[in-house]
Amino acid sequence: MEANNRISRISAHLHPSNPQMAPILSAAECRAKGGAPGFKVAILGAAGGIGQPLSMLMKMNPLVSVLHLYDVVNAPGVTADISHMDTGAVVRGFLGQGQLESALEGMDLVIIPAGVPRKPGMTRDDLFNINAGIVRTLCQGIVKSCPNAVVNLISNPVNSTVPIAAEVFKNAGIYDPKKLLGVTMLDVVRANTFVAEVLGLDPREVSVPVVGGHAGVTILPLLSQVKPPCSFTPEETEYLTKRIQDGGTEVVQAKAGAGSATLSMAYAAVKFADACLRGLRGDAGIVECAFVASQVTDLPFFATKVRLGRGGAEEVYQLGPLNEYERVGLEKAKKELAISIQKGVSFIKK
Ligand SMILES: NC(=O)C1=CN([C@@H]2O[C@H](COP(=O)(O)OP(=O)(O)OC[C@H]3O[C@@H](n4cnc5c(N)ncnc54)[C@H](O)[C@@H]3O)[C@@H](O)[C@H]2O)C=CC1
Ligand SMILES: O=C([O-])CC(=O)C(=O)O
Repeated sequence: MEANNRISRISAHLHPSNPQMAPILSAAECRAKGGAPGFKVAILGAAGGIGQPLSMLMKMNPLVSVLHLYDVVNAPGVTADISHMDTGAVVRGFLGQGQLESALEGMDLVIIPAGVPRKPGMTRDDLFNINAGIVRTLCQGIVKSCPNAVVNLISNPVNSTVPIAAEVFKNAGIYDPKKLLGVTMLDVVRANTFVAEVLGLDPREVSVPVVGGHAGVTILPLLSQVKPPCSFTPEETEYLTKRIQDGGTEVVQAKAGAGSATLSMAYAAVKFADACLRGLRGDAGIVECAFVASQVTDLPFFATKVRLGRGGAEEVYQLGPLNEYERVGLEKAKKELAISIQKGVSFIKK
């Protein structure tokens, strides 16, 4: 009888910040002690093609104690679904802009896969007009609710959305360049896979630095720095460089209008977010590639290896020795990157 009463009390309870959401226990009625150690993570765009598998994988991450899922559509369904997984993180859903600030309150890490994806024939830059405004709005929410959070920005065009986020944070006086990271991990994941295929190795044994940015020729794999050390013929170098640069387009074309990479991106995003969380925890020697504020070239943002720590990207590594093929690629990458970065900055400054 008492158990039945408890169940009906629980069922009558809706999420405090969203009466449409699935019922949850209020703190008073819940027997759990709460406050489990771990990090608070928000995913903005959680109901999307990337957002859903990303939310599922983050729910499986033992470093996460609280997982906030925010979207402008379908957040209640995704939240109800994922909240039934018997892993540690407490999941809460937030629907629509009115709940953005609650979704972000007190977060340690914010992952942003919100925005429209490409269709065949489009470049990532063709997404700018829609996604620039979305990223600006979401970053304004971060300013209000979690100005110290580490931000993992996935929304394309990353080469412009990261500068947009930086300008929003600068205008609000909260910009910490170490805490804003454009996610280029999928380029590294693809590079590891394609290089392993050519070499006949297990991709888990291969590590390829990919620098520059996240679009076409701005994606510059450094095949001369592959680990384990190896060499490539000019034909292999040409094939691998192009395949890595066009990896996103390969998926867009194969999906034939149904979007771009979502599953491999969710995998890459979780790999990167996990590295950020281990850095925040104080683990030593966490190094990944990301698109960050940088003095490695004459551009204000550039993707290179960074060391992740308690403060975010605590150290930005130099490019290391490049061969002639890579030096030519670097010049091409910088030319295009400069335009994309400026476009992002101007969007906020205009
Ligand atoms: N950095 C990278 O390596 C990659 C980036 N991307 C980019 O990620 C973005 C998302 O891709 P998909 O998940 O496939 O797209 P999708 O369309 O499946 O999902 C996007 C989600 O964002 C939500 N959304 C739209 N406006 C929003 C707002 N104002 N606030 C919160 N959520 C909002 C939508 O409701 C939707 O659920 C695209 O811009 C895509 O180009 C995709 C793959 C790789
Ligand atoms: O190609 C796209 O539009 C999505 C993306 O960034 C990728 O898959 O690398």
